Amino acid sequence: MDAPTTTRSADGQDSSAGDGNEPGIPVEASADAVLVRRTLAEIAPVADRVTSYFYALLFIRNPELREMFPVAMDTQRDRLLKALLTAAEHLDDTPVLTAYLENLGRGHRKYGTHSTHYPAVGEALIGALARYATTSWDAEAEAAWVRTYTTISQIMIDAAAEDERSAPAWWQAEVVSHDLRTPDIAVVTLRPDQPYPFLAGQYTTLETPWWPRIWRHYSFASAPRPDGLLSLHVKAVPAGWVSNALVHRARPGDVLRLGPPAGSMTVDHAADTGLLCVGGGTGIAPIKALVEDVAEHGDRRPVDVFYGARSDHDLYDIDTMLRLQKTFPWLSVHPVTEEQGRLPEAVCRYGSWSERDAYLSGPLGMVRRGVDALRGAGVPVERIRHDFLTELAPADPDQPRSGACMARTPSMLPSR
Ligand SMILES: NC(=O)C1=CN([C@@H]2O[C@H](COP(=O)(O)OP(=O)(O)OC[C@H]3O[C@@H](n4cnc5c(N)ncnc54)[C@H](O)[C@@H]3O)[C@@H](O)[C@H]2O)C=CC1
Repeated sequence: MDAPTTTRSADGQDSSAGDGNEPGIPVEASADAVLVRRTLAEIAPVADRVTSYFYALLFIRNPELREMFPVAMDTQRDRLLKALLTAAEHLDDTPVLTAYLENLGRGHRKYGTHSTHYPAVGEALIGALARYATTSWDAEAEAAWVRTYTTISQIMIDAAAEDERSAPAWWQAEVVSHDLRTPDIAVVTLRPDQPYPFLAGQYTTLETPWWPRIWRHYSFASAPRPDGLLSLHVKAVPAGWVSNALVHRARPGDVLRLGPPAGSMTVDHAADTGLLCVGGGTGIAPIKALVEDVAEHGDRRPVDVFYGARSDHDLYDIDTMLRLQKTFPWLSVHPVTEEQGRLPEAVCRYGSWSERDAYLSGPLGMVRRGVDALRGAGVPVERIRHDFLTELAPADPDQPRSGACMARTPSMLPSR
């Protein structure tokens, strides 16, 4: 792969790529990036067919790989391919791409992925692209894709090998308590079988015994605790296999599997900037973890939490948040129901937040509108944190989209 030259990141912000380019100065895309994007543009309208063909090639040529994927491929069959295409698209964004791929490589250990599997995937990828990018595919395009895939896979393989030295591929975690807060929201507390190192604001991937090889993302609802327990807030959504199992079926004693922690929505304790935290629905979970984290560090930074829900009844964790407010004089909690308007607008109506670090967590539409509203209100983009929500994220029935819920890919490109 040619040395990347573009410094524009996924959210349109310029960032230093560490290659001597000054942030803010637009530079030309590398030759490989141009060829790769040309292919991507051509296959975009037939993405579904490319996906089916990719997996058909992969499994026909390598039947032994089939058992690493879920039995029903309908919901996440395109997860792997989409992750690869996302990476290829951000080819010129070196630091962002590297962080994304390292995370992806570490995260793939729990699937049993081995370095020897990568060439098979690469061949299926090239085969599918060649079949559907008929206009733009030629020897030059193929060479660009081979270089790109080689770079992508090498970063993933190296990160997995490095991770193997210090962390298990997955953790087993026993359900120790299950608290049904509303008919469809449960707070699930887990005891991992060995220490699980993570930071407040991060999330994990989780597999239940009822849906093998189907993994879903959930944020931790508490900062790391001395007893090592982890807690998650889960909302059962229509057709969400994993979320329904966790809310309606899981009981103390059940054992789940967890992947490694991921996510960049963490607090920089070297700074003393105040925090503005916006949590919509179960998006309050990592916000609560961040508040606990600030408290544990003994910081006296002002923290404002806006907790949004459709109605009073949906503010299922408001008692906890108000208890925290009572304990910590630097914390202000503002519940916002839809009667009072939508969360992003309510936050901006309240005051100017340009001096704060902002954290957003919740449904896709809320996070998007929240970022826009805060930027419009003068909060510098580098102070806004959330887990990147990608258009390329696969449809995930446990986290429906269409503005109601967010779909995330593991530790996608952060907003700073
Ligand atoms: N780290 C993260 O970003 C986390 C994200 N989540 C996601 O949060 C979602 C929570 O879903 P629910 O509890 O059903 O929330 P919900 O749909 O009940 O909405 C919660 C709040 O967000 C606002 N909202 C929803 N859509 C909006 C839009 N398009 N524009 C502006 N405001 C909007 C609502 O007005 C309400 O105040 C899930 O999809 C879950 O995956 C959950 C935990 C962590």
